[in-house]
This record gives sequence, C-alpha cells and structure tokens, in this order.
Amino acid sequence: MSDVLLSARDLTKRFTSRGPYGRRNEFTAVDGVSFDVRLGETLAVVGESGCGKSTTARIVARLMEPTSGLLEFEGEDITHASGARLAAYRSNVQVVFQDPFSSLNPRHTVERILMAPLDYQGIAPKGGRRAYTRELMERVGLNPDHAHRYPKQFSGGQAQRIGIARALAVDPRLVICDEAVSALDVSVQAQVIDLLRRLQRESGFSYVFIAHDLAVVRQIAQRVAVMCKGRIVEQGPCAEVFDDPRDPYTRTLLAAIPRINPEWDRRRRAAG
Ligand SMILES: Nc1ncnc2c1ncn2[C@@H]1O[C@H](COP(=O)(O)OP(=O)(O)OP(=O)(O)O)[C@@H](O)[C@H]1O
Repeated sequence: MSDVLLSARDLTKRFTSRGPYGRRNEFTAVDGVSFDVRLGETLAVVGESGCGKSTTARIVARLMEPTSGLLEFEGEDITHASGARLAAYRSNVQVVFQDPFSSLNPRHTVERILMAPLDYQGIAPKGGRRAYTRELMERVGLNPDHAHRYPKQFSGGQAQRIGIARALAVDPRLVICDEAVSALDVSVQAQVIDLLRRLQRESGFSYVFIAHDLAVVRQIAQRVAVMCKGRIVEQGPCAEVFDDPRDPYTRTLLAAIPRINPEWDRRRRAAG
C-alpha cells in the first residue's frame, strides 16, 4: 500500500486583475508545484513572503481551486470535488492559521468555536458537546473550565491552542499549519511546536507546515520544499536540504539565519 496521503501535481494558480485603462493583468502565484505528503510526516513549505506558500496551502485545503494541476487525497482526485465529496475532504484536511484572533470568531465561546467543524459536518460528538469540548481543551493544554470564555480572554499562545483544538475536532488526517507559530513569542512558539509534535505522535496525522523561519522548520519537519517565485526550487529530507543545499536560493535563505545549523555554519565558515 502507498504511504502517500496527499499528492499535488503541477499545481498552478493564476490571478487576474484589472490594470490601468482596464487592461487585464495576469499573475502566476503558484507555478507548476508538485509534492507528496506521506502518512504521519511533516512536510514544510518554506520561502520568502509572496513566494506562493499561502496560495499553495489554500489550494491544498481546497479553499481555492487551482487554475490547473491535480490534487489527490488517498488516491482520489479531489482537485475540483464539490458537494459531499468536498465536505468529506474538508473534514480530513484542517487548517491552523497564522493569527488566531482573526481566525476565531470573537463573538463565539470556545465551546461553540470547537464544535463548529462538527456542526458543519452534521456530526454529534459522542459523550455530548460539553464533554468533547473539555477533552479537546485538555488535549491542547487549555483549562477545560474556560470553555465558556471568548477568544479575547486568552493570550496569543492560548488562542492558537484553541485554533489547533478546532482543527483536531473532526479527527483530520492532514493538518495545514499556515505560519501557525510565526506570530508567537519565541518561548511560546517553542511550547506550541512541542504541542504540535506531541499531537502528531498521539494521532498519527500529517502536517503541511508553511513557514518562513527555517529554524522552526528544522524542529518539526522531516522533509522540506523550498519555494521561490511560485515554484519549488528544491525539496527533500530536511537534513539533506539544510546541510547540503543544491539551489542558490536555498543557500540564500539559509545564509539569512546562520545559526540554524551549527554544522552547516561551521562548514560555511571553513569554506570562507
Ligand atoms: N486573491 C489574490 N489575488 C491576486 N493576487 C494574489 C491573491 N492572493 C495572493 N496573491 C498574490 O500571489 C502572490 C503569492 O501570495 P501568497 O500569499 O501565496 O505568498 P506567501 O508566500 O504565502 O507570502 P506571505 O508569507 O507574505 O503570505 C503574492 O504576490 C500575492 O500578492
């Protein structure tokens, strides 16, 4: 049996806009991107701002359709799936966004937020809403007595834990973290990364981990795809890509954070 959970082939996304004098401008944000996500692994997608990471994430989450290309989940073509097939896919693939405060409804309690994905799927949680909310909150290290609080009553790190708990509520096979720890302070970031790793160990799902910070990627991902101007310029196991980058753009990204890898740093200094 294949160990590939999700397969993206030649994904392309073009945006059109109206320029001066009504001229149509076409812009290719994602340009022929291919990768596999294997069962239980973390694939990081890295690159500078504007390189197309979030657009790729939105296509994989099927929040957006690609202009062309193929997206397969467990061998099934879901590139243009709609209706019940799309709803089923959306319960298998959940997203944790960068800013918890803008991705959590400020007027809803934690319980309502955590139950929303189940409500969308028409699923009644076994044991009831209150018990399931408490269970989810405990899994992500939140006090279950705070289920009736609102997002604003939590710190940034706690709010991101709510976003993570919401993603887990429907027991997904794949969780897309779109810059999910980027807005957090470094110490909080480390705690949330630990949490993400523990949850993966417990539940066995895969992550697509979108990030611009390679030091963070190194802590969580087994494989990495490096994006530049809409294309993947290099991908492979983190150890290989970080220790022996083939592409000049990857080297530039790594050079921007010299302390990511002491060994790589040592070799770079030795090479002059
Ligand atoms: N809906 C849209 N319409 C037009 N252009 C878009 C749209 N969404 C994204 N873009 C453009 O596509 C390019 C890639 O954007 P994207 O958000 O995917 O990059 P990114 O690598 O995630 O960057 P960031 O980390 O800053 O979010 C950018 O130039 C962006 O302006």
